[in-house]
Amino acid sequence: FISWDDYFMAIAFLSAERSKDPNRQVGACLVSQEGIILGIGYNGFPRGCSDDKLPWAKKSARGDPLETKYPYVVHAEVNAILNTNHASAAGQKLYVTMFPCNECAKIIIQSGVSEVLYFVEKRIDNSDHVYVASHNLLSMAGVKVRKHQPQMAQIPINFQDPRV
Ligand SMILES: O=c1[nH]c(=O)n([C@H]2C[C@H](O)[C@@H](COP(=O)(O)O)O2)cc1CO
Ligand SMILES: [Zn+2]
Repeated sequence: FISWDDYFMAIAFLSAERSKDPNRQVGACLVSQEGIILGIGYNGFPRGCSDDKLPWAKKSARGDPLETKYPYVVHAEVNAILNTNHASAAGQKLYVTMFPCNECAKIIIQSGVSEVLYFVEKRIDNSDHVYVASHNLLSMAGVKVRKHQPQMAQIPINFQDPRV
């Protein structure tokens, strides 16, 4: 059977697959102290803001930031947190496929999340300060940060041959 940590991280992974970002799919799963899933999210444009009208590009040939995804996309962590009613903030854990950025760290802290479990850390040259700031904030606020150590290398889901 699947461990709780692998289970919630797998849900974050599955959720990431819903993202339409061609370059990076991020998923998050918010879990209560009691182990109840409170919210799931992935990176995408805000509700009602169509993928047909907004760009998924990382860069604009004309150097126009409005032709890139960055000013428009909602991060997976924020979607997972906003999907809950914040009923019992104490002891919440956030499972994320990628270490959260500084903007997400602020929201994670302010919403009362106690622990962040991440799968990979993205540290790319010029965005380094974003993740250093994020580590600083989470550490100052006393939010536990843990790199997920999977117990299973893969969790296949096979619709063809369900073991029921
Ligand atoms: O914390 C995060 N959470 C999150 O959902 N994202 C999303 C936003 C973008 O769609 C994508 C980042 O794209 P890229 O790696 O191409 O710059 O990941 C990005 C971060 C930044 O680390
Ligand atoms: Zn973020």
